[in-house]
Amino acid sequence: MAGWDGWFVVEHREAHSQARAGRLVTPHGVVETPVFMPVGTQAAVKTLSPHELRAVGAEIILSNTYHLYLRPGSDVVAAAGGLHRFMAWDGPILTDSGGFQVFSLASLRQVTDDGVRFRSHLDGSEHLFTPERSMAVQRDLGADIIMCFDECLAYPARRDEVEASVDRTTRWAQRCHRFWQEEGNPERQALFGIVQGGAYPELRRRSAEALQELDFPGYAVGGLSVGEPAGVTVAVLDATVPLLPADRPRYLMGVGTPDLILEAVWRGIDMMDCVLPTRMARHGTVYTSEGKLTVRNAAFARDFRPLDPACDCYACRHFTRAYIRHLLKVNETLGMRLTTLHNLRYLHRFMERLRQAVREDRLPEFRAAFYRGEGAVLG
Ligand SMILES: CNc1nc2cc3nc(NC)[nH]c3cc2c(=O)[nH]1
Ligand SMILES: [Zn+2]
Repeated sequence: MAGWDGWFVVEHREAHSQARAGRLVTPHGVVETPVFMPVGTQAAVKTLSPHELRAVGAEIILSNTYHLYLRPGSDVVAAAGGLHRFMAWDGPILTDSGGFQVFSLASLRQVTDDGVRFRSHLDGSEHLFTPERSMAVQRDLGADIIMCFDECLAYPARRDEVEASVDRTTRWAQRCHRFWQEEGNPERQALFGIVQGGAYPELRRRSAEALQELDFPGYAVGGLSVGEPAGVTVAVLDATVPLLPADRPRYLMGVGTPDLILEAVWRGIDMMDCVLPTRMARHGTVYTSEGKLTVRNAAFARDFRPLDPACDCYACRHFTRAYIRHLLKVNETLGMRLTTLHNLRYLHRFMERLRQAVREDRLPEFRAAFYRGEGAVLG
């Protein structure tokens, strides 16, 4: 609809690829794309404050509808004035619709065309998530970008299962769109359709064409990063991204290793999210310009260098591998905080270099240097 024309501005198309550099203009600020979005599952990016998130350069973060619906409840978040006020993050927020978490976390699920009946993974209480309920919860949470309630199948899935799932996801998207228009906040919250279709190009086309009928402010590629080989992920992107409107943002859900980020941006993806960089940080694995290293390992017990000598983050400016290893070994929270700060800073700087390469039509050289491991992170 006319209202969302122009909210996403493509500023440059890279000369040798489908990559583009642009800006998303949201009520809580502008986001440079391509962008990697840190995940704040339960209204916090684990171990970090909003102030620290700003310090590492984070611009937009994710939160999960399923978790916040169960705890503390979207009514509590709404009473606080919405998620931005509740968590004191004044930048853009994207909430997913709960679809993926219900399928990956809840138990005793029953999927019908009406929605998904499930038991909470917390206390076994029974709930029914419908497209309308997901839209109402996301409206109450107040994120700038909200996602359709969809069905994400595991990989691999039979073609007939995927076809039925695509058609259900389309019907659910129509219901989400109607609720958003009639009972949501269609001027302030951008609703994204989510393309499904498994590893079947013609089902991806079927899904993308059906969603475009509704003219969403943005489109996500769903159903990936669910255990398929990286080659399948990339092949599905090759088949799907060209089907999406060039003037709308394209969001690849659940992808965040640097190599896949690079391949996705090459193919025209503008937004990505992943829990990996923060989750692996808490387990002591960090990205560095010489490759990944697991600082918990004994090899670093007397290594008094920073995590990455080439990094400008707070952890690398003040602390050593030996000290951070010690903190992790004795389970001092500061250890996880420092590795998390570092990994998010590293990914943010990786995205800055990637955006610059796109703007300067240098993506082939950037990609070649990345795979040679020169000054880039080994994903
Ligand atoms: C909210 N809907 C929705 N979320 C997702 C989150 C994902 N996260 C991953 N890997 C970590 N794959 C995903 C796919 C979907 C998907 O197909 N749909
Ligand atoms: Zn660092």
